[in-house]
This record gives sequence, C-alpha cells and structure tokens, in this order.
Amino acid sequence: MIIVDKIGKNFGEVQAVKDVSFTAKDGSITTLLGANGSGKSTTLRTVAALLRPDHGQVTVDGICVQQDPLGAQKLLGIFPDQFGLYTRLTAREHLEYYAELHGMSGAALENAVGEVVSLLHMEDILERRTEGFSQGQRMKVALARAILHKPKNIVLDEPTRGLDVMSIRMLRQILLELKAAGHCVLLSSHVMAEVEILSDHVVMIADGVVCADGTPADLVREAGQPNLEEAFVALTAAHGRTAA
Ligand SMILES: Nc1ncnc2c1ncn2[C@@H]1O[C@H](COP(=O)(O)OP(=O)(O)OP(=O)(O)O)[C@@H](O)[C@H]1O
Repeated sequence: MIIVDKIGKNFGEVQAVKDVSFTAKDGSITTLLGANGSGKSTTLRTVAALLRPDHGQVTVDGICVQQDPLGAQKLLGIFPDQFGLYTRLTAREHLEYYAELHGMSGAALENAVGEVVSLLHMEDILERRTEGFSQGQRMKVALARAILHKPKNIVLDEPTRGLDVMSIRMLRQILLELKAAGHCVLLSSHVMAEVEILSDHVVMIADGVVCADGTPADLVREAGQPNLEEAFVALTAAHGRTAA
C-alpha cells in the first residue's frame, strides 16, 4: 500500500506539485489522471524516491520513502517515464543486471528472468541488443525490469504511451493479473478510455492539486456527467474556478 500525504514540490519558480494526498491500496489499480503538466510524473517520481518533496511524505508498506529510500525501493517496481535502456546490452543482459541489483544470483536469478520472459512473451527479443527496439519491445524490457523482483507495489508512469493496440491489451492484461495477485498498482495516464477500463480508483490532478478522487463511477456521478471524460472536464474546471 502506498500513502501519499500532502506532498509538494517546486522547481525554482514552478510549483509542480502543490498539495497531493491519496492512498493506493493493495489488490487495486489506482490511476493519477491529469492534463499535461498537472504534476503526475513529479508525484510518481516522489513515490519512487527519485525526487525529494519540499513538504509532505510518502510511505510504502509502512516505510517512509524520505527516511529510508532504499528500503522503500526494495518494495517498489518502477516503470519510469523514460525507459533508460542501455542500447549496448541485450534484453537478457538488462534483466540479469537488474536481478543482480536486487541481490539475486544463480538459480533464483535464472528463474526470475525466465518467469518475466515467459509472462511478457519476450523470447524473440531476449538475445538482441536493445538499440533499435520498437516502443513495444522497449516497454516489455522496462516492465520486465520493474517486476522481476516481484515487488508488492508497482508504479508506472504513462505505461501505454506510444504502444499499439495489441501491446496495450497485453499490458492491461498483465496489470489486471498483478492486481488479482494482490499487488498495489499505481499508474498515471491521460487516456480516458484506458483509465475507465482499468482503474478501481482514480485520483484527478489539476495544477498540482487533487481535485477529486474515487471510483470512475463515483466521479461520473459526482460530476453529474455521462462519462469519465466529461466528468474530468467538469471537475477540473470546477477546481480552476475555486482556485481562481
Ligand atoms: N525537473 C524539472 N525542472 C523544472 N520543471 C519541472 C521539472 N519536472 C517537472 N517540471 C514542471 O512541473 C510541472 C509538472 O510536471 P510533470 O512532469 O509532473 O507533469 P505531468 O502531469 O506528468 O505532465 P505530462 O502528462 O505532460 O507528462 C510542469 O510545469 C513541468 O514543466
């Protein structure tokens, strides 16, 4: 479980995140939904201990990310906004390297790599260097790297960006399987259809502030709108009027 409590983060003059709080539960998919520049990535990077907030704190399964970033990162699988693959390494070498970073070796390492390779159907790209990989192939390596140590909590920053329909369906299926296995899945998106299909809990962010949260059905009801897209427009506009 991930608890974000009143975090804020400035970059110089830019208030990227002003006041964000929410809880992402186990066995559930929580989605941060917001427009470009609303603060989703900054929030997720704070959860992942890649950024230190100016105020507030994040706990992951009871461990405070700010006090014990390495301890929290052991409980997290992180799928970042930039894949950051090493172009000279093969997909297998990436996975083995990350498995070693997580303290695995020998048969445990081989089993962990074998499991994610089979889960993500990566057999055909395993021995290829990642240079020149398509977006879908890069997504597979990044996702495999994020989940190979079986973290209880998985954080994904816009995981479907640039993917074709079949890759999106595969990713969606894997996220649903992780949820069914009791994992806490926290992601960001601005693709309404995807959010509506996948999310148990939606946290709407506008201008660095949470303007509404609940199930997609709750939010549609709260806004009195026919669907999540219209609800998003109405709730973020209402927030803008309140903030002005
Ligand atoms: N390292 C940084 N330095 C300066 N400004 C930053 C930095 N990171 C984020 N920002 C600014 O903070 C604000 C929030 O950015 P953030 O990336 O968190 O938004 P986002 O909701 O993830 O947007 P998108 O959907 O476009 O990825 C933006 O105005 C952005 O320009």
